[in-house]
Amino acid sequence: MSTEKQDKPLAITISSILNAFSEPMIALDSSYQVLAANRSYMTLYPSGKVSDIAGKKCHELSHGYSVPCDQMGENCPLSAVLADHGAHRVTHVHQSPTGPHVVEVELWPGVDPVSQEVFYLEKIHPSPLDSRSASHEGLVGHSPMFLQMLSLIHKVASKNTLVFLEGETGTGKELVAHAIHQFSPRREKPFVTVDCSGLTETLIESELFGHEKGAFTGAQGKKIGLVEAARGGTLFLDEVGELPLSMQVKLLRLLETNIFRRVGGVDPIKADIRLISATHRNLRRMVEEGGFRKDLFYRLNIFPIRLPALRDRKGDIPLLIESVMKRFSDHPVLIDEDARSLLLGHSYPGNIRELRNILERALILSDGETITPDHLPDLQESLPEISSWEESKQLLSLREAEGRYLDWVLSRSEEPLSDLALKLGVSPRTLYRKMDKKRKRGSHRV
Ligand SMILES: Nc1ncnc2c1ncn2[C@@H]1O[C@H](COP(=O)(O)OP(=O)(O)OP(=O)(O)O)[C@@H](O)[C@H]1O
Repeated sequence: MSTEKQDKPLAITISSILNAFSEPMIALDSSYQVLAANRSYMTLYPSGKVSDIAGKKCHELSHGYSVPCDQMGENCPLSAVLADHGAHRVTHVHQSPTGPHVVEVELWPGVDPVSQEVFYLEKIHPSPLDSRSASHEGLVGHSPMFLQMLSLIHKVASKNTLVFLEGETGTGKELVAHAIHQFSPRREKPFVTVDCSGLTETLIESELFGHEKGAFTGAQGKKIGLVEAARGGTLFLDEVGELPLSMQVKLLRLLETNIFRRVGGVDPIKADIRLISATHRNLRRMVEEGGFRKDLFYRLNIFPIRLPALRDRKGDIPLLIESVMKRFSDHPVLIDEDARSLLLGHSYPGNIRELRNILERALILSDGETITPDHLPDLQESLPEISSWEESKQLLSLREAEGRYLDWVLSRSEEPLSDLALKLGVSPRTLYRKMDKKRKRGSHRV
């Protein structure tokens, strides 16, 4: 099946190549135009008609964008391939007729052996991180920052590498740790969480490593620790920054030797775990101040993933609202305009957990009817951020103020960016550039 005109033998060759693959595939030229699509790709379109995609650009089809994805702050695999002629793979959210889907897009160049014309092949892989996939609890989001995080999760999940999650409270660290486990070869084995905060030194050692009978007063029998309970699976150390220094040494020894002993025991036991650790604290600063061992920090910090705060991905709030409401209500509940703008304008210091709690409470207060500002008592007092700046005595740098204003505008507007740019008195190009700069300033490490 192809979109090409009869006078394009290249497209006929491409179509037969594409149909040899079972995954959805398209071929593109260097101006993003779709040259051909295979049968599997056409099944994504209910009509299955080539006329639905003929002559369209890939970004129009996959995102409804009128410009390439990198001008909208996302990764564009074609731009990357055009730059270095290599193969590239990125995580995208595609807008298909059945709704948004997280997918992995792989793109590489090809050459027609007869005409020597260059074309580009795009293969779409379903992502196990797609919140619609049956086995998945749902990491919801489609903002560029969130997608960057998903792509890191994707890259590391299948490896045995230690992962270090950093993010404010309520940003989803436990959910991410669970997703990494679920998409790892250890998925059939246990996922065990240890909350390191609030446990005394003795308690945490016996929690982790277990103890032998009589190891300490009250140890009436032998107890298996969580490292043993997680055998073959994943151990998630939440709030690792709270580990007492003496326990940090023992954890380091475990990671270096893969061996531990139960409290009061002499026999060495071999551990078989993948460790994911998380903290909301600044561990680098704790290392500088002597509260956390430097050697352990470097051992844990092999593959860091920073979870964005909700205020840095405000574009995801509508999607999160929709997902939380579905989780807590068995029927669709409306949110009136004023309530919606309160929800969109709040800065959520407690991140997604706070949003979830606010909505859960609102659903109860509204008796399952339309949610109005009366059902959002916590938000009524918080003025929209934009006006609070005027009253605040604190000075912001112009760059910071512009960045925040841009966030504020983008979180409130559903308009196409080209229209928005017009209202902001800049060209669409300038607006895309500013969004891109902002994204790069806030981008993740690794
Ligand atoms: N991307 C997401 N999509 C949907 N729900 C999410 C997402 N991230 C987090 N949540 C929800 O937000 C709540 C808090 O998530 P979680 O407990 O994983 O955060 P956390 O960062 O581990 O918090 P803490 O640091 O306080 O332990 C949970 O109810 C979780 O289901």
